[in-house]
Amino acid sequence: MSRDITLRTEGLSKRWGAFVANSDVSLTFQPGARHALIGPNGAGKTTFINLLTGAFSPSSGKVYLGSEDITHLPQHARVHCGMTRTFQLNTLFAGMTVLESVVLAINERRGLQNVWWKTVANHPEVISEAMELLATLKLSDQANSITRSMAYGKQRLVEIALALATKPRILLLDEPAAGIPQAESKELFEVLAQLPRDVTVLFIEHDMSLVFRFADRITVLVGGKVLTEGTPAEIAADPRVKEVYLGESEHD
Ligand SMILES: Nc1ncnc2c1ncn2[C@@H]1O[C@H](COP(=O)(O)OP(=O)(O)OP(=O)(O)O)[C@@H](O)[C@H]1O
Repeated sequence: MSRDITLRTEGLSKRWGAFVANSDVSLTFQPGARHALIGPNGAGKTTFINLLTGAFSPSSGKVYLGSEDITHLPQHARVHCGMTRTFQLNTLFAGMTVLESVVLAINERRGLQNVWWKTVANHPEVISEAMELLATLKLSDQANSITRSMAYGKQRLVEIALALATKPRILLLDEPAAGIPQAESKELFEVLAQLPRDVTVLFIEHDMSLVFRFADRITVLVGGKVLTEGTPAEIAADPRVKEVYLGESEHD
């Protein structure tokens, strides 16, 4: 099966009572894109990601993965279809080494959940896949580190490794650089920039310098609606976007 799959929404809306968090959002995410979702606080970005993953069900509208209508698929089924978001390292993973965590995630994907270290030696391909993934994320040197003891930026990379272990075609990142020092967030995005192009990346990010360095497509959400979408150059030149960001961290 081709890994090139287009994620698309059609008239997606989410209301809580009279409050409209997403209103008629129709977007297409092209295969291989590095697509940023930006907008002021409360614009509805996280709500949109939650509608994509199935954490929220829409009040109206559709979500398509390729030609398949996935609007009502549960979250785990969307992961099987190739759409994954990152989750914070939970207490289980936090006490494990990086390699153990990634092996566990790969085993989960392969339906080998009950295989653990005593028998994992019988599946050397799992270890080599894990080591390959760690190399992609520049984590090879940390393979035997306990995730909890690592710098926050590195922990974020482990979370991304766990998401990649599901072999997604679309990776959703909600503010991957939030809460980590600036030097580490730059490094994190440098690693993300080197991910294989067969993975589409949709990400929310407030730091405009990271957005403009990394994204090849940008959508601006304001008040739950799409204000505009375009290339970084188009967005940077759009006076409506400048107006929205006036008083916020402006990209110049
Ligand atoms: N479960 C919910 N019930 C009611 N209102 C909600 C719920 N989740 C989010 N909202 C509201 O929807 C609006 C959009 O929130 P959302 O988190 O999607 O915005 P955002 O663009 O991601 O903001 P930020 O950049 O600050 O993270 C906010 O006003 C928020 O309070």
